[in-house]
Amino acid sequence: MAAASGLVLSRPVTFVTGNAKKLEEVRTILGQSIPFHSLKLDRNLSLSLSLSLYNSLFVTVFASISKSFLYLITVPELQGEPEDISKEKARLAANEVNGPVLVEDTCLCFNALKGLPGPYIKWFLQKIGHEGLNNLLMAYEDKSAYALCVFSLALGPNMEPVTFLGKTPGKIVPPRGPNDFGWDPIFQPDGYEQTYAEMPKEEKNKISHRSKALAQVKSHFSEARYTFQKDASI
Ligand SMILES: O=P(O)(O)OP(=O)(O)OP(=O)(O)OC[C@H]1O[C@@H](n2cnc3c(O)ncnc32)[C@H](O)[C@@H]1O
Ligand SMILES: [Mg+2]
Repeated sequence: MAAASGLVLSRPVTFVTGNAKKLEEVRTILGQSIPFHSLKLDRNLSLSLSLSLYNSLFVTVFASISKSFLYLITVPELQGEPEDISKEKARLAANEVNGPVLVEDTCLCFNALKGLPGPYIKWFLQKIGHEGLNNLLMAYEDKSAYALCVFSLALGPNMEPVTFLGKTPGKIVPPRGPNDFGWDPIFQPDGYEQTYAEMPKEEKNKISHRSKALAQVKSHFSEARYTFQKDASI
């Protein structure tokens, strides 16, 4: 459905993630540029339960504003190339939500290992931690790596997702700084003496893989000028 002001979407865009830290950064980086709301849910809840919960909670907490929305819910961990994983995540999420969705998948890629762990960083981090990740590179002189963020926007079920990539080069170092977000303590971006974890959040958000990808998401939204029908259930 095209309109003078841009494509009309049947309901607000939902950002689907189970990661509270990601959500926090996305909210900070987007600011008011893409109006959204967020809701934290226990990631162990099933998706359908989460969705029904958010509908009722949403009415209480966020009833006054309507446009795009960010929710904290989960989709399965997929395997493959980063862009394909992100797209498939968007397809699954769009089917579940039955409306427009934005998802994001983050990779940490070691050049000496030809891009691995890449999209599997979550499992590597859980199983072997920061020390184990450093040890993976012990046999190599090349400690360079890059953080990669792939957002995918699907405008609805059965719609081909569009992707937006952001990449920040750096190197893998022994952990330094607060341990409150993933592999931040072991990633030192090029041109900085601090790891992501040691940097003030505003500094990380200026140069991060996530902010670079979101800059593209923002320009896509401003070029496309989507408008959203008000969701009658909200
Ligand atoms: O529900 P989703 O959005 O998939 O959230 P997730 O936590 O499963 O996230 P990913 O599948 O993208 O896995 C990426 C892993 O990298 C971590 N991570 C993501 N962004 C990061 C960042 O900016 N700094 C440090 N660690 C990050 C994250 O905690 C995961 O362990
Ligand atoms: Mg995930």
